[in-house]
Amino acid sequence: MAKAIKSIAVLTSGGDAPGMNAAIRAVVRTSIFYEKRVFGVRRGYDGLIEGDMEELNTKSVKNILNLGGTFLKSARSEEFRTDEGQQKAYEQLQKHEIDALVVIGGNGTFTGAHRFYEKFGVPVVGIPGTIDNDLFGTDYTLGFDTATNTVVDCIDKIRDTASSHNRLFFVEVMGRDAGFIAMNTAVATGALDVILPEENKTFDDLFGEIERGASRRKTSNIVVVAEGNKLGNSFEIAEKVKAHFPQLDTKVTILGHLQRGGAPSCFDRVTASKLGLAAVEGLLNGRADVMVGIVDSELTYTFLQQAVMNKAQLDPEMLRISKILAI
Ligand SMILES: Nc1ncnc2c1ncn2[C@@H]1O[C@H](COP(=O)(O)OP(=O)(O)OP(=O)(O)O)[C@@H](O)[C@H]1O
Ligand SMILES: O=P(O)(O)OC[C@H]1O[C@](O)(CO)[C@@H](O)[C@@H]1O
Ligand SMILES: [Mg+2]
Repeated sequence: MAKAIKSIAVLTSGGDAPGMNAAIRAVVRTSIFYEKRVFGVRRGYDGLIEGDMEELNTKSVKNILNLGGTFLKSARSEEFRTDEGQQKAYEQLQKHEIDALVVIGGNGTFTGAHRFYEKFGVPVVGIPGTIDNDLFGTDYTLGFDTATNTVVDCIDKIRDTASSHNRLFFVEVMGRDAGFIAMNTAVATGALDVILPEENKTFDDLFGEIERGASRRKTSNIVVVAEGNKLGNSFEIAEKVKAHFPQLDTKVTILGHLQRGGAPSCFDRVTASKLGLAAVEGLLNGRADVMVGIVDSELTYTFLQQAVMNKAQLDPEMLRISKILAI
């Protein structure tokens, strides 16, 4: 029989995402509700390796539900990728008498957590927290809703200038090698076109879309460019378009890290609260090596390895919608 869990540690890792604080709060308060001790680890896996952690109580997480970023801070830890780093992290858990771990992060965080579980058998549950939405086993990752709302707000503003000056804007959005942010925001802003990592779009395809827009006398045009696409970055793409259509007034905006900041949306706060609670209840019910997620409104547990290895798929219907509605 698995060892009874008396003490749980929680950390945030990888890029910060709005909703991480709400998830930490839920983990802390649920742990305390079930009379468990709960520790907050600062700076992700780096903090775990160094033992940079402290016990939290219900008051430690007051007034953070509404805040962006992560009050535990985050890190991209090179040391945790090594066997020595993982060994040190395990020793810190033993030293602090911690029986289980909740990690809030993305695919990299879960890859590391799965390796850690396989080596040391410490029960670990992952909460999907990344603006990229690139995890299999959940319809939404924490931060995606807020980030896409931020992008929509920015593109709406850019469109004012695009319309006033008859300009063609290339707006580059994040997502690493996944096109979820680009796809959703392209539909939500009525973009002329979207360039996704998941597609093999050619420059001829793009030129065709721009020509079609011109033939319909569109006065403002937005092309959403996902950072991981295969045609190049937004400056390279804009340069090729300008060479092909010298008469066009082209501009580039890279939205960058502003997409990761800001207060979490209501949706992200609610999802974080559900997932944080489910992560702790999952651990206490013997779940380990899994990510908690929501699929078709149902709470699910997916093995960490599956969440990472199986690629989250873009909905082809979204692409069809964006093409038809952009005419
Ligand atoms: N193969 C691995 N073995 C051990 N640890 C890993 C491995 N891959 C990633 N990690 C750990 O997980 C951390 C976070 O991963 P990464 O930087 O890819 O972010 P993420 O969790 O995918 O989140 P996001 O994509 O939103 O930034 C890494 O910095 C590293 O410490
Ligand atoms: O903040 P950093 O380390 O520059 O990382 C940027 C990357 O992190 C993310 O914001 C989240 O994974 C990606 O969309 C982006 O590619
Ligand atoms: Mg990632």
